Amino acid sequence: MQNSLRLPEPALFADEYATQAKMRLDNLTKPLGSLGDLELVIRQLAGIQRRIIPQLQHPHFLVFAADHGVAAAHQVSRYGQEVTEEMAVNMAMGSSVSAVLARQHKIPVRVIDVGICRAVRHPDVVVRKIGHGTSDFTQGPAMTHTQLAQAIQVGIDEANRAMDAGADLLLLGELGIGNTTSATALAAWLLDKPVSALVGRGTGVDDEGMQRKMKVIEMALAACHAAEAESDWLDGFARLGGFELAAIAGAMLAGAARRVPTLLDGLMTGVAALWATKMAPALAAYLLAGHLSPEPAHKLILAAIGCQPLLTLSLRVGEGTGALFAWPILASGLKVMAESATFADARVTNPHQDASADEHVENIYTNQTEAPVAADFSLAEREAVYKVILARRDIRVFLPQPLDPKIVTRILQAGHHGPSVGYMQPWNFIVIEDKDVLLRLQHVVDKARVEAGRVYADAKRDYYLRLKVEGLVEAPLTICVTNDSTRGGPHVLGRHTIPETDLMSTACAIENMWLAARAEGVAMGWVSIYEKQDVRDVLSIPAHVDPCALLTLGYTPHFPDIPVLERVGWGERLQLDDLIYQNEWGALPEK
Ligand SMILES: Cc1cc2ncn([C@H]3O[C@H](COP(=O)(O)O)[C@@H](O)[C@H]3O)c2cc1C
Ligand SMILES: O=C(O)c1cccnc1
Repeated sequence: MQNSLRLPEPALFADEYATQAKMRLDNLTKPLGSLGDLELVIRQLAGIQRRIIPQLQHPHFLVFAADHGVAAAHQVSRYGQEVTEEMAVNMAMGSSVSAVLARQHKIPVRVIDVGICRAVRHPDVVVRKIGHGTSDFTQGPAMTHTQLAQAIQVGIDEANRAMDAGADLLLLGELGIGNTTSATALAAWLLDKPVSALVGRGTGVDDEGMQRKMKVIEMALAACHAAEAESDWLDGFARLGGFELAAIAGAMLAGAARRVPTLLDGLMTGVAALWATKMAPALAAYLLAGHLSPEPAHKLILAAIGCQPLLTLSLRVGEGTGALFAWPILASGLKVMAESATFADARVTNPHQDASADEHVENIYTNQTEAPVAADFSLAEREAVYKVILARRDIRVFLPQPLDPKIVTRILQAGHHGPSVGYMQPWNFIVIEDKDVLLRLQHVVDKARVEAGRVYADAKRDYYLRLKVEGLVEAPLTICVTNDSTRGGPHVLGRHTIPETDLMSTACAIENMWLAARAEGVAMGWVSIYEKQDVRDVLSIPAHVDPCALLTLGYTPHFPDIPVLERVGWGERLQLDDLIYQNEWGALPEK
């Protein structure tokens, strides 16, 4: 074995999370254990991901394709060897069974040529050929140890590439005319079972074909035996295996090293998994079985690696289709785990819960031993959130360039996704670009500004009047955000004692818009010096609707580091420490 190959080590499986996932499953509003095998899979994923409610959001589908010397030399398949290349092209064109399924579920597909005989005639197939098919394994080893290491490395590289792109589940598939012969030989060796108990029809060979398959497998196993390779996992695999099978094994090991599970397909992915668990027994915890193939060896393989198949549909396509058909079921199981109510949440009587404990339902999360991992946002993404919060400024100086309508739509979307009490969504957005309307709003603001100046003593008034508070005419766009307190009817959830929650909600929408604008490089100013009735008149807003903000938007020559009002000496940022009390009003924490 080439010493440059180092097999990835599966990460430690966290039993405590699997246990807590079971506690949650037992607390969901369903009969105990009634999600059947899905419960086992959910618990397994909890242990893999170290979270009580596991999530799989970015499955990636990797198909490894290669040819087999045995198929060229002995008719062990119903189809000719050229079909491997033709099917790789078909898959890359999105027309194979597997490609259709992947497209339906929006799963990215990557087809990798690890050793197809022919040159593949499609630019999207990734070419990482280890050879032009393996050698006929009845005549000697299918591949050299160097080739085995290279093929495994292709799988490792491709899995890492997928995970770098965010994959949280690997769906692995294969193409290779004759590969059920190689896979069955591997199964016979790894399971130490007679070939006759394992061999199947593959693509549909007739009885004579079955005899040929058995004969060539026996020949290969005999050669393996003669070389005393049985107990050497690497040598046995090099003698009996295939490039695509080795790559698949590498990919699942790489996944397990990064806590990413693999959803298996049929015979070929199964036998690759069985071999890989010989190399690294801890891998078994990262394997999920999509389906049970009618190939006789498959059932024994799944039993040996301890996987329950999700589907038993007698599928015998290969290509990864058994994993792809199983994916939506797996996704549904996780959805149920995440979103169905517990007995306590739904106030449904739980016969498994002590009635006296009713008032004080045990929090199943309390015995969690470590802080949950921040799974949803990368460090860079988290930093970006704080960056935009700190960089947001109220801007009053605008360039005349118009805003791209797509950006405006995104800013409005951000506003509309603001939190609102009782989900009342009391806001409307009046988007104003008409210069005449803007001019009239400018007059309204100007009038109020001079009016407001009167409350200040002489010196401060002068100061105040020199502050630029509006950019209505300069900015290419102004949005009047309104608040309708009647939205949601008279009984809004959570609003009984605090009637102004409508306005609070609208304010949250405005802040969302402000942050979105800043991230887009768009300046925003919140103008609030006006008589509301004047704005209602200009914009024909009904009396019960509150025009609570005028937002001017556009590009600016400069976003200042500190707020303008701080820079000009109008005010300064208070010390956060002075504002945080502990347990009661006025109590500062001890320094
Ligand atoms: C058109 C076609 C599409 C396929 N997709 C998967 N396989 C499956 O059948 C082959 C293995 O069966 P055997 O050992 O009998 O050759 C592999 O390519 C496997 O992926 C296909 C086979 C064919 C013919
Ligand atoms: O079990 C499988 O995955 C399988 C069986 C026959 C042909 N291709 C794949």
